[in-house]
Amino acid sequence: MALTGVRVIELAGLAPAPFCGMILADFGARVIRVDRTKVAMTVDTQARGKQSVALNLKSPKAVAVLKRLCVQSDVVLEPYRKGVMEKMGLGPEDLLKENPRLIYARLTGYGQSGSYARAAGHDINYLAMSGLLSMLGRSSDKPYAPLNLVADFAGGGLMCAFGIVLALLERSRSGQGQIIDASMVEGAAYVGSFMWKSRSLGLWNRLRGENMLDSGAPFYDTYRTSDGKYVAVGAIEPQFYAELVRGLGLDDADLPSQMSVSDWLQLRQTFTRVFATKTQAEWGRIFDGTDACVTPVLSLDEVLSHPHNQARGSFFKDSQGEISPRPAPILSRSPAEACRSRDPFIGEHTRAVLKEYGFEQAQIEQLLSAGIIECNEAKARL
Ligand SMILES: C[C@H](CCC[C@@H](C)[C@H]1CC[C@H]2[C@@H]3[C@H](O)C[C@@H]4C[C@H](O)CC[C@]4(C)[C@H]3C[C@H](O)[C@]12C)C(=O)SCCNC(=O)CCNC(=O)[C@H](O)C(C)(C)COP(=O)(O)OP(=O)(O)OC[C@H]1O[C@@H](n2cnc3c(N)ncnc32)[C@H](O)[C@@H]1OP(=O)(O)O
Repeated sequence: MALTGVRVIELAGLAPAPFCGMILADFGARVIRVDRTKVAMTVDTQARGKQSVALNLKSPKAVAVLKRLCVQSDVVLEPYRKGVMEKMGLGPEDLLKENPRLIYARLTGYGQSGSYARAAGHDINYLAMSGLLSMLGRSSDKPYAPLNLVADFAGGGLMCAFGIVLALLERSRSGQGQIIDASMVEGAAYVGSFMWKSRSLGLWNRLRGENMLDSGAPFYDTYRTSDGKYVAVGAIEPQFYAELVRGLGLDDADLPSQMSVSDWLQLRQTFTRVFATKTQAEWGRIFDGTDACVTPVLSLDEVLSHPHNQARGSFFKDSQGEISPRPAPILSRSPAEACRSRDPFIGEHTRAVLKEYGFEQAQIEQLLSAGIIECNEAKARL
């Protein structure tokens, strides 16, 4: 796999850093997640393919253990508020001094500088600060965040993984590590570059929810079908729009022009009425194989059995029977291989990892009996 041989220490976080670590693991990196001790269960649902080491970082001895793990690794991924790592003596300057090849990725909401750098926040705050949230929502309604997809995952976890891969690539030439300051505000905004760059096209001139791509246009929206399901319509170009109208059994001559914004309300009413006359599957039989850009709105459970997804193996079931998306994109020679076994228990790999990183058996036992580390291999064997 593309990242085979890359060793990553991931400090346990909430959502974006775990996703970043999972991407790296899917593409072959060895990802060791550092968990707290004395926690009943992890909140990391993106732990696929990772190992878990449990350390009580309130103890200086545990900090020393973590330092040893970090300086012998390729990447450190930390999701804490600015200053937390420095307070432990594990800031980038300290670690890069000992391992100049280290890539030190800092994944935060607001970045490492600026007046918000130390403030708490979540996806919705970062999205708001990126400018994008102001554009998301229905006409005459308040802004709505599209789950926590944009800042946490696209602008945060994915963008940070991209930064790590870039830094690894650069290191292969320079031999030097570096620090990555991944701000979710900036990552989200960057993902949304199109919104700024396309303003000159007039795409966003109208109020929120009244533009072509934000649910303002009747040919770019979802419609309810007679069985209570939905279809998505994205028939923008005139030739595709013509296929939509044909599939709906309408006559173009009876309809207002596609791009007549003042008629969009009337056109939407017509589409709503017609889509409500057939089931989602019936519309599928009409539109599949055409260029009308009409697709079913599938639920998370339905994706697995859709013939297109099935043909490509886009989703899979792991050993616990959970459906997951296959890692993307597909590399022809060295594709990702998502681990299918269960997620690690907290501390399941503490002993094995410490041994591998050069700790003696006696040292490990001392740390264990002092409550500085936690080992849970036994739980894994139950
Ligand atoms: C919208 C999303 C978040 C969604 C996540 C939800 C899915 C989950 C959020 C809460 C979960 C529920 C909850 O935990 C209660 C239940 C628990 C149960 O086990 C399961 C069910 C629950 C209901 C559970 C269910 C779900 O999992 C949840 C609902 C996001 O937007 S995520 C993005 C958040 N933002 C960032 O990541 C940006 C960067 N980070 C930060 O700004 C801050 O970290 C943050 C997130 C604001 C948190 O601040 P906090 O003050 O808590 O921490 P920090 O200042 O960063 O400092 C970390 C301290 O922790 C110490 N520490 C770290 N590791 C260890 C260790 N191994 N041992 C000991 N101590 C450790 C570290 O030293 C710091 O200590 P100090 O404060 O003393 O310096």
